[in-house]
Amino acid sequence: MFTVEVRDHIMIAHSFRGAVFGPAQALHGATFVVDAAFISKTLDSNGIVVDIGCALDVLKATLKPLNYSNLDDRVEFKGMNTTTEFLTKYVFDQLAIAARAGQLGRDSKELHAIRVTISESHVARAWYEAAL
Ligand SMILES: Nc1nc2c(c(=O)[nH]1)N=C([C@H](O)[C@H](O)COP(=O)(O)OP(=O)(O)OP(=O)(O)O)CN2
Repeated sequence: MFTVEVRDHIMIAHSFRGAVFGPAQALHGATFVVDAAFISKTLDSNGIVVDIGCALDVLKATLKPLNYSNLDDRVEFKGMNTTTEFLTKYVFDQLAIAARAGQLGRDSKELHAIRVTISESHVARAWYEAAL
C-alpha cells in the first residue's frame, strides 16, 4: 500500500467520567498531535496518493472547530468521554466525509483507507484505521 501522512495539532480541554481516569476526571488541558494517513493501492497519474497540501488543508479544516475548545461543551460529544481513542474515530469520520466529497482531489474510490493517529503525549498514542 502507498501511504501519505500529514500532521497537525490541537489544544483542547476536557474531563472524563470514570474512576479509571484518576485525576483526569477533573477538567484538564491537552495538546494532541494528530496524524492523518491516506492509503491507496495505486498512485494517480501524478505519482501521488493525494496532494500533501490538499491533505493538510482537509486535516486543518477538520480540526479547526475543536481547537481551543472545551470538548465537554460540544453538543456532538455530549455524554461521551472524549478519550484519545474516541477522538481518532471522530477525526476519521470527518476525513472520510471530506474524502467522499472529493475534497482530497482524488476519487475516494481510488483511496483504500484512512488511518488517524493521535499522540496525547510522547509516551502514548492511539489510532483508528478503516477502509473507505
Ligand atoms: N486509553 C486511554 N487512557 C487514558 C486516556 C485516554 O485518552 N485513553 N486519557 C487519560 C488522560 O486524559 C491523560 O491523558 C492522562 O492522565 P493521567 O492521569 O496522567 O493518566 P495515566 O493513566 O497516564 O496516569 P495515572 O497513573 O493513571 O495518573 C488517561 N488515560
